[in-house]
Amino acid sequence: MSLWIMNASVWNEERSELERKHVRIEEGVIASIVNGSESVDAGGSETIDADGKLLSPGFIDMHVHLRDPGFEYKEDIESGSRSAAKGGFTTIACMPNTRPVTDTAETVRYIVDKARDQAIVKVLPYAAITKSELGRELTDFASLKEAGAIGFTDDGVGVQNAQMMKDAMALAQSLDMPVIAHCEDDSLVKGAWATEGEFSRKHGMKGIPNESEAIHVGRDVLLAEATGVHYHVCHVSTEQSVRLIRLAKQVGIRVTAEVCPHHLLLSDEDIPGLNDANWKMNPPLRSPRDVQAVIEALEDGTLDMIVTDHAPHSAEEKARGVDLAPFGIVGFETAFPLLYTKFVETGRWTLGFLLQRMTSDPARVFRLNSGRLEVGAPADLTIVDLTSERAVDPTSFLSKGTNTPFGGWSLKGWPIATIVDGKLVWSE
Ligand SMILES: NC(=O)N[C@@H](CC(=O)O)C(=O)O
Ligand SMILES: [Zn+2]
Ligand SMILES: [Zn+2]
Repeated sequence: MSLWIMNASVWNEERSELERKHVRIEEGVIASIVNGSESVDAGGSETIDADGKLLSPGFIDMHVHLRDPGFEYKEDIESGSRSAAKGGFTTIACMPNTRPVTDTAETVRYIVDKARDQAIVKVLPYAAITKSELGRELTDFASLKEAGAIGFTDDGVGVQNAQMMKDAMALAQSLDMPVIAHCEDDSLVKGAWATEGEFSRKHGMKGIPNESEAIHVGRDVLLAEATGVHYHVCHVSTEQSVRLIRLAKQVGIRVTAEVCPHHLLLSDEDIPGLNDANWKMNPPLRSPRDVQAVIEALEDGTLDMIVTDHAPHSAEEKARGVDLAPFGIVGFETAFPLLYTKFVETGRWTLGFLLQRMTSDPARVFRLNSGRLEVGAPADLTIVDLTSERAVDPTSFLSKGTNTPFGGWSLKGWPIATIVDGKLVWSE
């Protein structure tokens, strides 16, 4: 059975403009793309009229927390996948800071199996670098890979011991697998939740210094050089990290990196006060100068991709107050509208640039077969309404988490339909 998506606006990178196309899908694969001026005979096949809306490769998010197993009250594989689909994502890679930590083949298989049965988007699991993410003993990389893990990371915490990280990289390299790092030196972060800067000074609080992130980036690019591994830096937030990644890339070290919407859009000076833990995330919101640095780094390719770091927590946990609440904000259902409205509508980026950083760039870095709208590619697609303006309403999220600092923001660029392997999995 074939499916036609008629009257879609598809981005043409060479001409830097949208073009009207009809797209035919057969057996979950893009079978043909014809000019919108041509009449097609869709007789007998299913059709979706995109009515001039944007048709993009489905978004790819290589850093998300689905909380399953163990923290299903925050999110689970099913709810997280529905939230992702509503945000236009068709492939998501989930972090191993679950309970138990995803540090055995059995837990990787649990995620793979549950995702196959219950997720409406593609779910790729990461496995932990160290057992229980405690930094003491490496996990069994070969069996985790065999079970379906796509990379190794202790996201949530930094690997504190350099020798442990070097051993992890050498082992990952021998298996042709990437190491993905949450960069944070615990000896420089003690009892703080906001960045060391304007906000922390104003409130007489201890802050998290920029070096706590960059010191791991610096250490790890040297270890990546020594081991030859593909090393990927999580949620880059500081000017210093950017500088080190840029330098490492210049000398040919195999390093890639990601940045989150909130670090591109918000600084510590935007935090409204001490009453709302939805402004608490790790890394923290940094200075306006850091925000400019990560934007420029994304633009020049020092940072390769945008990820959400979707990190749902319960309302009760976030209500414990800024000191006690857990770090993290949800991301799926606001990412594209935020970036489209604040960077594309304003004329700073082309639509093509934003789409690349959310589709083909993550696909290239992690060697995925998706992320392109081409004949022969998997029909993982997103239809987006670029014109209707709507306010962010956390109560309407499909995620179990409503922890976002973006509630009430008026945005354009809302996904309206999501297609995975040629199947309509979500629509408004
Ligand atoms: N980003 C966050 O603030 N929190 C993440 C952990 C992480 O990504 O480091 C979480 O698991 O809640
Ligand atoms: Zn992290
Ligand atoms: Zn994370």
